Amino acid sequence: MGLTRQSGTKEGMADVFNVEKLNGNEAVIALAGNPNTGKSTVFNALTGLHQHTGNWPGKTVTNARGNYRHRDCDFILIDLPGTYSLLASSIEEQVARDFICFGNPDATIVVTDATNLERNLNLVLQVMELTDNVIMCVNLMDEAKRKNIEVDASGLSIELGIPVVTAAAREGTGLCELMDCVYDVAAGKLKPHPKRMKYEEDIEGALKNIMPRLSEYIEDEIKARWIALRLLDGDKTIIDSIKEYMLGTGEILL
Ligand SMILES: Nc1nc2c(ncn2[C@@H]2O[C@H](COP(=O)(O)OP(=O)(O)OP(=O)(O)O)[C@@H](O)[C@H]2O)c(=O)[nH]1
Ligand SMILES: [Mg+2]
Repeated sequence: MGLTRQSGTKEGMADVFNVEKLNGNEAVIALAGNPNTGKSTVFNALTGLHQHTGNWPGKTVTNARGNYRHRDCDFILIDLPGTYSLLASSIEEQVARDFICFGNPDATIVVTDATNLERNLNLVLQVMELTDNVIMCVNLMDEAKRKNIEVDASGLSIELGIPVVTAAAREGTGLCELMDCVYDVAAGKLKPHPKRMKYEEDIEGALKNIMPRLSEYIEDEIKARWIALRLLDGDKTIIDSIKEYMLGTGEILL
């Protein structure tokens, strides 16, 4: 069942958190990434659904949800809108950010373009700042090969502290490895240890003041730190999201 809706309004987000589980045991996996990196192609290949794909950016305006089974486990896959960051300067960024932050997925795959890694890594680093369970999928490896671009996946994995899987989703390459990796992360058999930014002393000091005030609502220290950083940024949209998803004025169905 595709849940893509017309967006541009916040109502388009309603389905984002309606991830009703069929048997209660499914692992919820978010698919994030810059526009046009092949998220929907991965989504379609894994779920057998037909989320619209094409080669213009921004067409997955809200999200789509699908199911797949791998080994002995059921998964719910959420195809998030393409974004360059999680700083919520557009409704798409807010949808992606809110789902990763407040939707509590068991793992988040960041699909990246192997021919444009420098730009794509910006989002990877931001997702790594928000959650531990991140997997980087370096997609479009066929294009990279054509352009004589080599990707050192194990080097990247060591530098970032997260699993890195290479793929060419359109031709189906690397998807089994991706599903294996997602399985291992969701099952806790593979524990990513994302390397995180340490900020200047005054910012770290301010974070130490804000974080205890958030701990009443957020157990997860990583998320509390990330939300505190956004508050320091003066990001008003995070306050709306906190009200909506943490203080009971919104509902999260998981
Ligand atoms: N060559 C090549 N093309 C790919 C690959 N994966 C996806 N594509 C193509 O890239 C284009 C964009 O793919 P989508 O799956 O729509 O990308 P998306 O990330 O969902 O895009 P947005 O929803 O706009 O963010 C399509 O034309 C796909 O067929 C790949 O591994 N190799
Ligand atoms: Mg898409």
